[in-house]
Amino acid sequence: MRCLVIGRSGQVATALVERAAAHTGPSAADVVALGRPDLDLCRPESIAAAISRVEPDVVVNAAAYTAVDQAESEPEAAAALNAAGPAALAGLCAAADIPLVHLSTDYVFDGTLDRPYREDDPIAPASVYGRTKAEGEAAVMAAGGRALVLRTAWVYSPFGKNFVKTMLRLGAERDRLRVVSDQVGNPTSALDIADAVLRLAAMRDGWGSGGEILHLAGTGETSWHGLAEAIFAGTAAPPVVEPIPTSAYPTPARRPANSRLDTTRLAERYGIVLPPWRESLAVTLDRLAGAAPR
Ligand SMILES: NC(=O)C1=CN([C@@H]2O[C@H](COP(=O)(O)OP(=O)(O)OC[C@H]3O[C@@H](n4cnc5c(N)ncnc54)[C@H](OP(=O)(O)O)[C@@H]3O)[C@@H](O)[C@H]2O)C=CC1
Ligand SMILES: Cc1cn([C@H]2C[C@H](O)[C@@H](COP(=O)(O)OP(=O)(O)O[C@H]3O[C@@H](C)C(=O)[C@@H](O)[C@H]3O)O2)c(=O)[nH]c1=O
Ligand SMILES: [Mg+2]
Repeated sequence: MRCLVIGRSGQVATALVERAAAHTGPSAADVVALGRPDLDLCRPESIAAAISRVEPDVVVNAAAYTAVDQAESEPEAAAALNAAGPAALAGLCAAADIPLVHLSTDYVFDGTLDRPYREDDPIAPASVYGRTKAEGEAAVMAAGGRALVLRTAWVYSPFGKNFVKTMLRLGAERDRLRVVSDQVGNPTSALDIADAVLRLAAMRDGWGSGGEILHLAGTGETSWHGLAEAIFAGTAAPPVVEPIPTSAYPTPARRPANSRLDTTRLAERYGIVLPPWRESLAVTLDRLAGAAPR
């Protein structure tokens, strides 16, 4: 299959390019990943031109405004990329009957529920990022074409910017880190997301006729503090990682206390379950350390 990925240098886009090379059989894919200046999600004519040129069997939108705190002071830029861009893209895909995979986030929820969130739980974003992503989801669902909206969470990888790389950098600079322990979620490797997206794309004839929301996240849960401890476990001279409450780490954007996603629907409908988060974390840590896989 030919797969057009919107976004080029981001974590999921980079992982899709890399993982496609390893797939054989139905999920084997020629991936064309396009970003600015060739394809700008905020310029619908550049999307239309790319679709005509690539003639994809499936489109994956891996571009987004992901700077959660910065979005609070740049709501228009966040909305253009997370809501208006996906709306235009979904409209073009629906008109051409091209199946679309769109990525969304746990931050569409406010985190007050006492169990993992299911796909049909009410959304209530607490941040500009979450609100604009929620608008993007709604636009994709409303466009009427075949689409999967994949809500994922806490994405890290060897690529781009993410919490794992931030911790490794800070841990090398300081002997003590303070990390919130009262926000829990499911750390998810972009490499695992890429594998799942390719398998789902291969199953596109079995999607419903309209849009479908699915939760896609690593198996098992932890807090940001738990994730930080796992990052430094087994390293030489690890920093002290002090657990702190959210109130001791003020940020412009509010983040959900409970970010956990229930991934039962993805398992039942498509047979996809991501690895335990510690296993996938080890893969990325090994790569970042330049070490052989353990
Ligand atoms: N990161 C996370 O923790 C999570 C991410 N998600 C979602 O997963 C998806 C992928 O996230 P991730 O890979 O981490 O994101 P990144 O921030 O790593 O990458 C975002 C990509 O969007 C591109 N981009 C920005 N503006 C435009 C534009 N106008 N036109 C085209 N491309 C543009 C960026 O390009 P450039 O490099 O040129 O700026 C970059 O390649 C997003 O939908 C995100 O909301 C969901 C949950 C968690
Ligand atoms: C760097 C740092 C962060 N923190 C806290 C802040 C925050 O509550 C939490 C995570 O910080 P980050 O800024 O990396 O995380 P954040 O940017 O909020 O990550 C989110 O990104 C978007 C795109 C998503 O869609 C979400 O699923 C989620 O992955 O850790 C500490 O407690 N100590 C620290 O030293
Ligand atoms: Mg961030």
